Amino acid sequence: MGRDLSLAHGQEIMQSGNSIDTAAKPEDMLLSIVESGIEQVPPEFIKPPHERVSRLDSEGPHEQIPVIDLAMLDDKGAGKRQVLAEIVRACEEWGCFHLINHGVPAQVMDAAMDATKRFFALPAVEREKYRMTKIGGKGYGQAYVGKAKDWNDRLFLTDFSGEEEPNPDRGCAFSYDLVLTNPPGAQEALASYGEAMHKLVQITLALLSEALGQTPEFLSSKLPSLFGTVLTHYPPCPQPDLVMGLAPHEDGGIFTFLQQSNVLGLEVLKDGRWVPVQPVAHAFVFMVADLVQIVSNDRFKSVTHRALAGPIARTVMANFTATVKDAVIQPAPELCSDRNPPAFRSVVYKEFLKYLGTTDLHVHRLEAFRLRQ
Ligand SMILES: O=C(O)CCC(=O)C(=O)O
Ligand SMILES: [Fe+2]
Repeated sequence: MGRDLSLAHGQEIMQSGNSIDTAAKPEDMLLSIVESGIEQVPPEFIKPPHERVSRLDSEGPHEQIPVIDLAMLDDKGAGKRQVLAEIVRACEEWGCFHLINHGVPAQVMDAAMDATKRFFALPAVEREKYRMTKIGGKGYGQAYVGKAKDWNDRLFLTDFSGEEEPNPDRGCAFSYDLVLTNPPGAQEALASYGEAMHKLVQITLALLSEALGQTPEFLSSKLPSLFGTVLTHYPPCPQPDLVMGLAPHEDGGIFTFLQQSNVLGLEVLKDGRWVPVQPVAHAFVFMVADLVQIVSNDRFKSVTHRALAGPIARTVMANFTATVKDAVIQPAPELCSDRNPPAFRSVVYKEFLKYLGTTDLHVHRLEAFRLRQ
């Protein structure tokens, strides 16, 4: 690659482990290929055998990821202590959990998901009007991992190019930069969703801080938050065993909230085994990302995850929280001691993103920053 990576490109790479080909022709977009009526997967999507997964691998009884219920927070005493203890356990053991009663209204979630599905159901010529024109920019594009393409198309609602300065009036650079005039009502639905998600992000930053035994402002004072949303559509695949919806990776930001349609596909790695995440209506899948693993001094784990393709279309709204390019990322001194020395070296976020964007690795990329004792 070798090109200079801006925050946004790096951020996209960091978020999903992918880069974007802005030069793809309309007929190259996966949805257009699928809509042309294929019975076989085109060669550019076929993964080498060692990167393929059979759905059968994931069959059988599985533990489910933990569920955390924010309704318990109403009780400021025992209820809150229990929520914090559950967050600690989930973030240490899994790096992820389902969050329920999180305050984002069900109808807001449904309207946003409906808008997302309606976008991907637009005629190709309408989708093309939103084509991404620069790396890391907003718009309609494809994700790539390694040599073979992943089986998805994506719509970036947020500009991750780093060329736009955070706008404090909109709350830590929260902005949906893409203006969707089609499908009708999508813009309004996604704007309401973004506002509600932004509130949830602030609540979560405070809860994670307290779960780490610190003040509610702890994480936001170390890492100014930037929030953005990417819509991902995995079209039905005629040969799912040959492809990957989204190759294994960890997200490179602070944390991620996923809202998924009611179709299996997301899997998380736990103790060396892939665990399918059964969709839970109106829950978010919360995932710890790399920066929390570093700041927590290796206590909370950035979860490795992947998405399988399947015979049924699947749609996911990924809400990423990252930070500003000049933020210094390091284990918090408050969380280090002589007996628990810093596990990672300090790095400026833009340098971290540059590394994520240039390494061939997609998993365990944090290891490059680990200090060996
Ligand atoms: O499809 C999913 O559930 C995972 C999406 C994801 O991991 C990402 O966009 O970074
Ligand atoms: Fe991800």
